[in-house]
Amino acid sequence: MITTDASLILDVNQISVYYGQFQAVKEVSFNVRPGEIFGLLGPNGAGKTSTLSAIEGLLKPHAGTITVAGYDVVKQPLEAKANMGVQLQSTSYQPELTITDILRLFAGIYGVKLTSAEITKKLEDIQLLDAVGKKFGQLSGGQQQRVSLLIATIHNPVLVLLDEPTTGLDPQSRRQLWERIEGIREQGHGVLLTTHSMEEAEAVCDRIAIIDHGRIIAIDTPERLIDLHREDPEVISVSRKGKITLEDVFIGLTGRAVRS
Ligand SMILES: Nc1ncnc2c1ncn2[C@@H]1O[C@H](COP(=O)(O)OP(=O)(O)OP(=O)(O)O)[C@@H](O)[C@H]1O
Repeated sequence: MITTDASLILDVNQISVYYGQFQAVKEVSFNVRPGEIFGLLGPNGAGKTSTLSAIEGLLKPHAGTITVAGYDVVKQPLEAKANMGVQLQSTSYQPELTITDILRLFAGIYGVKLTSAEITKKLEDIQLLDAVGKKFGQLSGGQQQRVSLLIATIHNPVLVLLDEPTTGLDPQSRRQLWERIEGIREQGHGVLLTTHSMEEAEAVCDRIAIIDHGRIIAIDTPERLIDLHREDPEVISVSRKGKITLEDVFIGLTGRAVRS
């Protein structure tokens, strides 16, 4: 049965995605509530990017519905898109543009008016005031990720989609980005992120879904998932140093085989 709860920030209901005859996403359902960071976890090829693409409106699911802030992403794409911000895995802007140029450009695209003082404040918030005149290509990986998260949220969207936001960052930059993501939650907005880091999922996600071969095989808080599966023989067999972690549960549920 398909139902939509308008109080949800994101409601993914029974979606299926095909590429030709191949079904990459199989009747996937989950939701993101206000003030929640939700993690979509899965091995390579599990269907995470396909699910995110359907939410972003980049591909149309063959079945099911998706609403963002109550707007159907297929029937009301403009309203749905106005309520979401997207930070892609390999976001890169014109390396020759300065951060200020990029901020002004994207503010214009989103119809947001920013004064010079507001730009300064935003850069100060992400500790990038020193780099104000720098070109995007001159920034470190962590600085680039902070700029792209700032741009993804410049129109203050209620839903923020982050595809592997901290891949390749050093521990300091990763912590800093986690704090920014938690700041979005504190505003009562919702975050959907994908990650291959179980440490990240445990540290920042309120709830997670594990997707494998296109199907969701578990949804819960990281703590409850660990508790539910700590006695599973498959989980115990992959645990290290006698402590059951989310990674043990993940590998126990999805198997040890390396995916291509
Ligand atoms: N355009 C496409 N045409 C055909 N098959 C595709 C296409 N895009 C993805 N697939 C297949 O769909 C399945 C799901 O891919 P998807 O990229 O959604 O997985 P993922 O969980 O994001 O993987 P990763 O962690 O490697 O990014 C995979 O088997 C992939 O090979």
